Amino acid sequence: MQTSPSLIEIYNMEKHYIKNKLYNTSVLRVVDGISFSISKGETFSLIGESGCGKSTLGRIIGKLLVPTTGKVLFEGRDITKLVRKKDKKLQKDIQYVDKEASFKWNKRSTIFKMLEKVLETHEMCSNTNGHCLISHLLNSMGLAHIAYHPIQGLTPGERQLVNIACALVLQPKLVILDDPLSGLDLSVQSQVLNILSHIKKKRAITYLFISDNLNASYYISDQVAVMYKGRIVEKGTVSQIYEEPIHPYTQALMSTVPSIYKRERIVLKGAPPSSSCPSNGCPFYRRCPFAQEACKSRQPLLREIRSGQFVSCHLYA
Ligand SMILES: Nc1ncnc2c1ncn2[C@@H]1O[C@H](COP(=O)(O)OP(=O)(O)OP(=O)(O)O)[C@@H](O)[C@H]1O
Repeated sequence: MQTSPSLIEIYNMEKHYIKNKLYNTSVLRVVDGISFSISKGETFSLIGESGCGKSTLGRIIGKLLVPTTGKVLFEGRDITKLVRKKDKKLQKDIQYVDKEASFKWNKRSTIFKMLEKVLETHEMCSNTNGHCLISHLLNSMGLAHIAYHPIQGLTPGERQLVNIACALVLQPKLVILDDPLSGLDLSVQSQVLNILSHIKKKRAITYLFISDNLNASYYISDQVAVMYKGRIVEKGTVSQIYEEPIHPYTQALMSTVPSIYKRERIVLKGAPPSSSCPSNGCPFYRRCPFAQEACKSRQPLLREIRSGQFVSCHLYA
C-alpha cells in the first residue's frame, strides 16, 4: 500500500525494436505496456529472468533510451519528451548506475578527485562545500580510507561502490541501480547492499533496484514488480511477492528461494517465447501449469487481487 506521494509514474510504457533478418522483418516487443509508480523514499525492485526487459525499462526511466510509446511523470512533471542532455536538473535528480563500473576517467585519478570532477561537471558546490560533501559521503560508504587511492588499483567491489558514489554525490532523488551486484563475490554483494540500505536510511532517496538476484531484492525492497516477457505479471509489497505470491510464474520463481518461500519447488516446462512472436494472450500460457483456453487468446489485465497486490492472470479475473 502506498502512503507517500509518487516520485515517478510510468504509464503504458512500450519499447519495440524492428528486427530485419534478410527482409524477414519482425517486431521485438521488449517492453510491452507497463504502468506503475514509485513512492518517494521507497525501494522498488524489478525482478524477472534474464531478457525480460528490466534494463530496457530502467534505461527508459533514466532517460537514456527513448520509448516507443508511454508517458513518464517525475514529481508530477511530464518528462516524457525531455532530453536528458538538455535538462541539468533531470541529469542530477535521476541517476542511473550501470551493472558494470565503467570509468571514463583517468585511471590514475584518485576517488576524491573523480568525485570532485563529477560535482564540477554538474556545477554543484563551491570547493569547501564540495569537499565536505565528498568526505561525508565517502565516510558513510566506508570508503574514506581509500579516498586518495588511484582508481586503477581498486577491487571490483570498490569500483562498484565508487560508481554508486558518483551517482550519490549529486544528491539525486531517484537512483536506478541496474544489477549493481553483478559479477561481485557473495561477501562483497552483502557489503554493497548494506551500504545502500544505510545510505537510504540517512537520506531522502528512492531506489529503483533492477536485478535477477532474488535474495538481494528481498533484502532491500519495499515494493516488487515481477516482469515476464516485457510485462508486469505481479506487483506488491516485498512480503506479498516473496511469501504469498499469486501468479503461477511468481510462484515458480519464488520456489527457487526456499529459504523465503516455504513451498515445494516448481519446475517450469519449456523456455520463454521470443519477444518477436507476440500472442494476443498471456505471454506465460505455454509454460503455465494452469493455462486455460482464455489464456491463449486474451491478455489478462493487472488487477488488484489482495490489498496492494496486483496480478495479471485469468485464474483471478
Ligand atoms: N538495441 C536493441 N536491439 C534489439 N534488441 C534489444 C536491444 N536492446 C535489448 N534488446 C533485447 O531486449 C530484450 C530485453 O533486454 P534487457 O537487457 O532489457 O533484459 P533484462 O531483463 O535486463 O536482462 P538481463 O538481466 O540479462 O540484462 C533482450 O532479448 C535483448 O536482446
